[in-house]
Amino acid sequence: MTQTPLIADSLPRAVTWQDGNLYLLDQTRLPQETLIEKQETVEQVFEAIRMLKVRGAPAIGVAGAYGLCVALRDKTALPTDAFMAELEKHAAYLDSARPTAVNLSWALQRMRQRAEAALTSGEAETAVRLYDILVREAVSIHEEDKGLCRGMGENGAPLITEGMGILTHCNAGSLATSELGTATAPLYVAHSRGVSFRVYADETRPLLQGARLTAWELQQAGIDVTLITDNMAAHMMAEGLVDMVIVGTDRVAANGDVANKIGTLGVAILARHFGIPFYVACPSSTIDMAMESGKGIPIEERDAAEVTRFGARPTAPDGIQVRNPAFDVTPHDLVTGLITEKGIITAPYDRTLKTLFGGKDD
Ligand SMILES: CSC[C@H]1O[C@H](OP(=O)(O)O)[C@H](O)[C@@H]1O
Repeated sequence: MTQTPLIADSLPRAVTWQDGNLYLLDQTRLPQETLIEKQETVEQVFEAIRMLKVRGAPAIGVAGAYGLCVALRDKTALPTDAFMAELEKHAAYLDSARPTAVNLSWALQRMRQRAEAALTSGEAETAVRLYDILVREAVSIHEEDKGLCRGMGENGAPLITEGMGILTHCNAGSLATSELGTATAPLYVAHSRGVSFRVYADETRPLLQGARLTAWELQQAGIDVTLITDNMAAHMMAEGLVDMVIVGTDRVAANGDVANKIGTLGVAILARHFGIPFYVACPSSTIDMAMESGKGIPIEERDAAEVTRFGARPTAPDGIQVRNPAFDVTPHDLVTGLITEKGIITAPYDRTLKTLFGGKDD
């Protein structure tokens, strides 16, 4: 049953598959410019993921799945074993674009497994048939994400009561997913039900996903959003303006530790200090039961220029040493609850996650 999207149709979607072609919204140009680029090659898709033209764990998983289709669409004349070798090569290539969000690896592994199952079962005996099956699988991953987002929205919306102040960090919105977002899904659902609340959006240095994307998305939706710099979060909490924090995540470990945009750990510590609930919205596609704890989650280190420049303008001395980890890990004991499509999960996370999402050997 198709449901009316709860976000403005005017809000462009991050990823579109149309008539056998992949189109990606270039999020590096937002909010000033809405540029949608047709992806002609798998290298173009790789670069789009690497440069955060498409970003956000679910969105890069969906883009990776379609990117594999872009890579294979002119390989359908090959024998199936050669086609599968091409699939493996390009899946490994796309998977190397960014390491932290598990969704990219998850989506590519799902595509591999679907092709292997089709070959083993005799469902596909040619590369042409394999390609058609892969496109259908990528479309399924995309469409399923819409349902996951809506599920998080329905489960998270009751947490949002009249007059609340909610802090967000980075962008875990429509632009990071297929439609409603993860952390923004409860916001959109509560707003559609007439609940009035305030959002404080952390700008989120160095790439300003909060300022450029979350503030823009929520403003377009008519939600009361106020932009703050990252170093204002503590003051807003001290002033009693923040009643809840909702963030997204790029990978949840089996014990409930969460990797998310750099700065999230600081927000979680502040929330604990001020006695403010700290929720993480995460779809099942972001839960990595093979990852025992946050200690093993790979943290992407990005280019120094993202820190030493503001656009084209240098903002630091030439040659200065820089660190630029794009994510950090918040320990599960700082997490009030995980908002999933299956419900809100609270501690002890390890047992509940295993019950709901299976163990690493399942
Ligand atoms: C719904 S996943 C959103 C998640 O991804 C963002 O990272 P990036 O912008 O680098 O892709 C950020 O960690 C968000 O919480």
